[in-house]
Formats: sequence, structure tokens, C-alpha cells
Amino acid sequence: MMRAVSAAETAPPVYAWAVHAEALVARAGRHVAVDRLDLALGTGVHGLLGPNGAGKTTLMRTLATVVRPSGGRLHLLGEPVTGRADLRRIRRGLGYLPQHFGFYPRFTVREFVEYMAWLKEMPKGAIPGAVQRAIDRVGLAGRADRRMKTLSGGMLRRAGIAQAIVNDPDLLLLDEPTVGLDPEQRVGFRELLREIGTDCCVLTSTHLVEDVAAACADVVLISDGRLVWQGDTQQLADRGGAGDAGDSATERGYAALLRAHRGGTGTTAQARDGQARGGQDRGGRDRDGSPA
Ligand SMILES: Nc1ncnc2c1ncn2[C@@H]1O[C@H](COP(=O)(O)OP(=O)(O)OP(=O)(O)O)[C@@H](O)[C@H]1O
Repeated sequence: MMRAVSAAETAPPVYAWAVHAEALVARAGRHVAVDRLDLALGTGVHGLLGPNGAGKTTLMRTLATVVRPSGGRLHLLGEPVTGRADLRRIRRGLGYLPQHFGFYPRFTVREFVEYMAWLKEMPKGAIPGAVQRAIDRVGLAGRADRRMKTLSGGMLRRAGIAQAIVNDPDLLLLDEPTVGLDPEQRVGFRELLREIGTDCCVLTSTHLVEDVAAACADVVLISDGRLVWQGDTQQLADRGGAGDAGDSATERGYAALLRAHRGGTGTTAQARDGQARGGQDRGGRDRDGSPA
């Protein structure tokens, strides 16, 4: 008997990783904020953790093609970013919520999201429907015609998320998206992330380890611009012990990994548990081919 075959099964994958960075270097001003970072991310929700100044925002800005890499290699959605890259093509598939985003205060939510859809070169006819859908998904349907300047901090952040997802991106970058959201909104937001992550590579930075535990399948920990650790939330929790600071297993795991990194030589403290979600099968081995 014939069974229905979905498009996803028949369409060949165009690229192995949505994000593939090798020895990536990026600067914030004159400071090297991303320092020879190796990172591979496939479909799914990845949480980006790291202490203040770890380089999270600079990494996000680099992946959003706002900052040009100053060393190493970077591929986004299968396209090389270094050299004479076709950034317009990458940007059409990108969604980005910066930590601080600008907007015309007199724009309504709908006008703001429409404007961003236009900047992303979406087909004109597709924009009104896509804008309405994005606004609905972030729970701002009742406020679509309110001016941006009249929104609360949490509502503004949701409008920011709406513009980031309006083009149904293949790579969604969210820099501290839960800042300003109340607890109920945070729970709703985590659900939205999980839903988006079924067919999109989502990287979300946060200081709230609990957000990561609740919404992310994969955790990326960076410090001093380097990858310290990558693994799933259970593996993160398993890293912690009773003596580590934190109110939950994941917080204790985070504290233990940072402690090991700071106490180690940097390279010996680097670890990788398992493999990133989505992309190619790495057979449970790390980049050098040694067992994870
Ligand atoms: N314009 C700049 N000029 C010089 N140094 C900078 C500049 N912007 C950032 N830095 C430095 O680069 C490093 C990384 O900053 P970045 O904002 O990427 O880190 P972060 O992990 O996002 O930090 P936070 O958690 O505090 O937001 C920090 O040490 C910061 O002081």
C-alpha cells in the first residue's frame, strides 16, 4: 500500500547545518569578542548561555550578518559569509531580534512588522497575511493597531519577536527575548519557540537558565568568546553536583561547567556531550573524531 510522502521527506537537504562556524573571530569595537569559536547548529531550539561579556551579543550580531567576521570560516544556511558572500540571500532566510531594537514610535505594531517584512524583501502580496499571522503568534492581535510608543516593555519585545518571525525564517536569532516578559508571557513564549523550532534553527540567548531548560533541546555555553560546552538540557543538568551553586539541576550544571572552564586550561575544559540536534549524523563523535 502506498503511503503519503511529505515534502520534507523528498526534498534533499540543501545544507548540513544552518550555522557552521570554524575558528570564527569577530570583534566588538577593537575587542576580540568571539575568539576562534567552533559551532554547528541544525534544526531545533538552541539556548546560548554565558556570563556577562562572554560574547553572546557579538556572536548573535555576527550570525545576523550585522558584524563581519574578522577571521575563521562561517556558513549560514549553506552559504559562505566570508569572502564575496550573497548576504541578501541569507538575510531573506534570517530572523533577528536584537537586544535593543529601533523603531519609529508613531508606527503601529502592524506598520512596524510590515516595514520589517518589506526590508526582508518578502513578496508584496504575501506581506499582509504574513504580518497578521506573526502578530497573532506573539499574542498581539488585539493591539495590532496601537502605536509602538504606547506599548509596555513586554509588548514591545513581542512586537520585536513578530518582526523576527514574519518571513518564516530558517534561522532565527533572539538576543535575550524574554527580558520584560511577565511569567505567563514567558511560558507562552517558550511554547512558541518549541513550535518554531520544529522546522527552523533557533538560537536564543538568555541569562535565565530556566528558560533554556524549558524551551531548548540543545545548550551552547560560551565564555571569553570560545565554545565551552554543547549538549542537551539533561546532560547539562547531569554536570552539576550538590556543591554547585544554583536552585535547580540545570543551574548547578551551568555553574559546574563554568567552574571547570575557569579552573582548566580552556581547551581541556572544553567538552561536547552528544551531538547537536538536526544536522548531519556525527555518530556521537566530536569535531576531531574522538568519542564525545
Ligand atoms: N564597542 C565595543 N568596544 C570594545 N569592547 C566591546 C564593545 N562591545 C562589547 N565589547 C566587549 O566585548 C565583550 C563581549 O561583549 P558582548 O556584548 O558580545 O557579550 P555578552 O555575552 O552579550 O554580554 P552580556 O551578557 O553582558 O550582554 C565584552 O568584554 C565587552 O566588554
